Amino acid sequence: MTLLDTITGPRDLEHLDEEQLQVLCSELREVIIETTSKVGGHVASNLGVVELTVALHRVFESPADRIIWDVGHQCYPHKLLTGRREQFHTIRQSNGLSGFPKRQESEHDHLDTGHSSTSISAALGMRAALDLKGDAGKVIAVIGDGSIGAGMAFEGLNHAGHLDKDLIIILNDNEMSISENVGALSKYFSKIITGQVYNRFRRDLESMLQSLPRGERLVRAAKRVEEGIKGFMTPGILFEELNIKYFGPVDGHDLNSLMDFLENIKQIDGPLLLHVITRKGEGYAPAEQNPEQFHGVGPYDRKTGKVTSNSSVPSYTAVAGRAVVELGEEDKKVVTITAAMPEGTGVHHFKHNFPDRFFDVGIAEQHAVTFAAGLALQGMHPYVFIYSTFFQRAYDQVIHDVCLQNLPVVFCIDRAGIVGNDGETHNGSFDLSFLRCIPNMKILTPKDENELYNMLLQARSLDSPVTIRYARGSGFGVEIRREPLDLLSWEVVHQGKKPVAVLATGYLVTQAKQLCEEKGVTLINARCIKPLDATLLDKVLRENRRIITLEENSQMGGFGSAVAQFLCAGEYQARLTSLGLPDEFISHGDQQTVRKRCGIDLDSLKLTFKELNI
Ligand SMILES: Cc1ncc(C[n+]2csc(CCOP(=O)(O)OP(=O)(O)O)c2C)c(N)n1
Ligand SMILES: CC(=O)[C@@H](O)[C@H](O)COP(=O)(O)O
Ligand SMILES: [Mg+2]
Repeated sequence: MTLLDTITGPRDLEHLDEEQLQVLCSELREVIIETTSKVGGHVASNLGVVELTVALHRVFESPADRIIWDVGHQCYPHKLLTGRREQFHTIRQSNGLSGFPKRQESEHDHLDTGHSSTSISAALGMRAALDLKGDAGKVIAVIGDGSIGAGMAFEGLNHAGHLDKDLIIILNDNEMSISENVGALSKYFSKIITGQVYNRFRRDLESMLQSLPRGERLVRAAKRVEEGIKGFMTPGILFEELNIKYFGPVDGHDLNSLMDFLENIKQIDGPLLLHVITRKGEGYAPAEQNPEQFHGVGPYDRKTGKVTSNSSVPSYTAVAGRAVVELGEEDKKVVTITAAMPEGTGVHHFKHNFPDRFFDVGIAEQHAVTFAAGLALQGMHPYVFIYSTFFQRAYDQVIHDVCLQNLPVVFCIDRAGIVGNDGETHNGSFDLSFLRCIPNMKILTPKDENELYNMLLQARSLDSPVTIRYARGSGFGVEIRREPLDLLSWEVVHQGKKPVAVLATGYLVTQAKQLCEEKGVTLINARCIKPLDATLLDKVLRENRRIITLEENSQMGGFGSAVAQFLCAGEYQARLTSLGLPDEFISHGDQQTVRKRCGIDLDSLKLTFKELNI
C-alpha cells in the first residue's frame, strides 16, 4: 500500500512530515502517468501542479476554503487527494470520473469547468456571497499563464481590484498555453521570471532607504525614489496598480517554499496574486520534452512516451489544415486565425507556411472573431479555426461584428458534435442551433473529408459569413481530390423505392449510406443547413410518407427543427422523426459509446427503422 492509498481526504495531509509529503508527490506523479498511459488525458499540466496541489491542500482547509481550478484540466492531483483515488482509473470514461472538476463528484469541487478563464470571476462571486453570509472561508482561484490572458480573466481582475475583497489568485505560470503562449502579457511574465536580479536590487535599495536618517525631506525624497524604482522594477506592478497585491515569483516545485508562501499570504487581507513558476510535464521526461503533445493525449507507452493508437486515416482536422494551406498558396489574401488552438485545429501548417498571414490571438475567441471582421473589412479572406464549444464564447461578435455586416468570414468549426472523453463542457452540441437563427450566416456540413476539403476551398465564393462544421476524429479514408460542389444544394446519395427518406447531415450521411441502400430508403446529403435546399426538400416531402432527419447537434433548434418548420409551413402529409442529441449536457466516454447513448449511431438508426416498420 502506498502513502497515497491512505489519503482519504485533504485533512490526512496534516499528519505528514516534509519527507512524507515529498513521497506523496512522487506517488501522485506515478498514478497520473500509469493511469493516463492506459486511458489518455491531460498529462503535462497535471504533472506540473503536483507540488502546488499538495501545498494548497496542506495549507488551506478544503472544502471550507474553496479552491477553484481554472479550465480544470489540471485537477488530477486534486482529485487524488480528495477521496477519488480508488475511482481514478475510470477517469474520462463512460460512467467514470470526469477529467474536469464536477460539483456532483465531490464537495471539494466548487465549480464545474472546462472552458478557460472563468476562475477569477466565479471565485470573486463566491467571495462576495461568503462575505454576505458571514463565512470566513478562503477563496482561491488557480489560473494558468495562458488562461489569465483571456478577456474574461481581465474583467475578473478589474472587478477584484475594485471590490477589494479577500481573494487569493494563484498564477500557475509554466510559460505555455497548449502550444507556445502568445501575447504581451506572457512576455511580461517572462520578464518577471528572468527579473530576479532586479528584485534583489530593489530589496537592497529598500533596506538602504530605511536605514537612512529620518529627516522629513529626506524621507519624502527617498519615497519618490522608491516609487520611481518600483514602477520600473517591481515585478507584478501591473497587478499592484489594479489594487491586487503581487507576491512571487516562487518555484512551484519547491514544496517547502510554496507552503511557506501560502501560509504567509493566507494572513493577508484584500485581493492578492501569488506568481508560481511550474514546468509542464515535470517528472516525466517525454512530457517535459514534448509538453504540447502531452497537454492532452491518448493512451501511450509510458516507457517511450509514444502514443499507441494512431489512426492511419486522416482526421477532418488534418484535411482542413491541408486545404487552407493550398488556399494560402493560391490567394495571398487568405489569412487564418486561431484562439490558442493551432495544433488542435490543424492550422499550424498554415502558420509554418505563411507566418505573416497567421494569427494566434491567445485564448480570446471574442477578439478572434472581431479581429477577423476587421481583416475582412479591409479586403482579406479570413478563416477562423475554432472548436465548436469555444465558438460559443464569441456569439455576439459573430452576430454584431460579422453577420450584421455580411462579412465574408469563413468559420472552420472543428469538434462539432460529440467529442468523447472531455465530455459535457467540450461537446459541440449547439452550433447548428445558435447559428441557424443569424441572418446572412450560411452553414455547411460535409459528409466526408473530401467534401470538407472542397467546401473549404470553395467557401469564399459565397461572399458571406460561412460556417463549415465537422466532427472530431478520423474521416472515412476517401480520396481527397478537387471537384466542383454546389455548396447550397443537397445531394441525393441514394434514391430508394420506399416512401421513406433520410435527410442526414455531416458524417452521418456516409455512415447511413449502406443501411439506406439495403432498406430501399432514399438518402439525402443535406450538406447545407442554412439555407435549406427548399426545392429538393419540397420534392422529398411530397414524395415520401416518412422523413427521418439525422444530425449530431442538439435536437433543440437544430437541423430537425429547421425541417419541421418547413414541413409545418406547407401542405405536406409526411411525418417526421428527428434523431439528434438529447436536450441535456452529454457526459464523457469514448465517442462511439456516447453516440450510442445519445441514439445517433448506426444501431440507433436501425432501431428507428425497425420501430417504424421500415
Ligand atoms: C475558452 C477556451 N478556449 C480554449 C480552451 C482550450 N484550452 C484548454 S487548456 C488551454 C491552455 C491553457 O493554458 P494555461 O492556462 O497556461 O494552462 P496550462 O495548460 O499551461 O496548465 C487551452 C487553450 C479552453 N479550454 N477554453
Ligand atoms: C482542456 C481543453 O480544453 C483542451 O485541452 C481539450 O481537452 C483539447 O481537446 P482535443 O483533445 O479534442 O484537442
Ligand atoms: Mg500555462
